[in-house]
Amino acid sequence: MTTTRIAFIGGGNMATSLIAGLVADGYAPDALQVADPSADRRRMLQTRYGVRVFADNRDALAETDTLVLCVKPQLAAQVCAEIADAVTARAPLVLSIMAGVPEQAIQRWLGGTLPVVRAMPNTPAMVQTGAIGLHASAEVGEEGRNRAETILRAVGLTRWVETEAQIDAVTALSGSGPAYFFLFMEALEEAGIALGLDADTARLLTIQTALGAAKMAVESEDTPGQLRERVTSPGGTTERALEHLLKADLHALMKRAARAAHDRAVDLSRSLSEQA
Ligand SMILES: NC(=O)C1=CN([C@@H]2O[C@H](COP(=O)(O)OP(=O)(O)OC[C@H]3O[C@@H](n4cnc5c(N)ncnc54)[C@H](O)[C@@H]3O)[C@@H](O)[C@H]2O)C=CC1
Ligand SMILES: O=C(O)[C@@H]1CCC=N1
Repeated sequence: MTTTRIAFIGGGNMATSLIAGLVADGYAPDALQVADPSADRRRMLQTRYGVRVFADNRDALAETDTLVLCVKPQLAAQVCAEIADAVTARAPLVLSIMAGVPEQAIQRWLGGTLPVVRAMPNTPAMVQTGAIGLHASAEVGEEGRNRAETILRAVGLTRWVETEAQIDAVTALSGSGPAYFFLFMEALEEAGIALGLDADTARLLTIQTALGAAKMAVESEDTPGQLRERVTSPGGTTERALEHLLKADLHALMKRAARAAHDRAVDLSRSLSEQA
């Protein structure tokens, strides 16, 4: 792997996942420069991964050609304005993982039409099993796309989308998606307890079932629908359970839920882009 210097602005959970993935993939730790105001965070990052750490965001930009924005969206305008001069001088590739912050707003705050890649990861990135949607602004060339993809691939599966608006759909699907599956697990676990299993057994069997189903879906050539049909013996137990879920119109419910997440992502993008 090439080792161009990468600057992370914000060294929280998501940045730490990326750093852990890159280091595990063989990226040289001293080519990773991380800025975070928290001394505890800096100490942890330096001790655990051997990366260079900085209290001042501008210092982390020294000699980098890739900038990864990993602060909370509400801080985006302030942080971009703070580093704008240093960024303009270096003209790096800007990779933003901030939810709901539009590419144009980032360019405006940084003071130039820099190449910006927007990524929407999800929390399984913390266990290197993320699902990550990517979109590149018009200024990003082939090399920039490859560089962004290499960084994100360290924490999961990457997929480019055609339009920036589709990032809102990715947010609703895979960005928020882990929560949908966790909720389903909570519900199944409770159902097991209601049927007389102890809490530990219900949780363990639920989680392993989710893992097994996901593994089958990943490894099989069949669609999830075909895999479901295979579990469902005619006249058997699964059929009885699925009748209830289908009668409650799970598909329509999921569409409404994802639409609500999507619309919220659009609203958040609008209000964030009006900042500063
Ligand atoms: N958690 C999730 O499911 C997803 C999160 N994201 C995005 O990832 C980004 C980071 O999220 P997390 O890592 O979960 O948050 P986090 O709260 O763990 O990390 C944010 C870090 O920024 C640091 N920070 C605060 N002020 C700063 C400043 N002025 N300059 C530099 N660093 C500063 C904090 O000390 C903290 O370590 C957010 O923009 C979020 O929208 C994107 C997709 C999914
Ligand atoms: O709930 C949220 O707003 C963020 C974006 C995707 C996952 N978490």
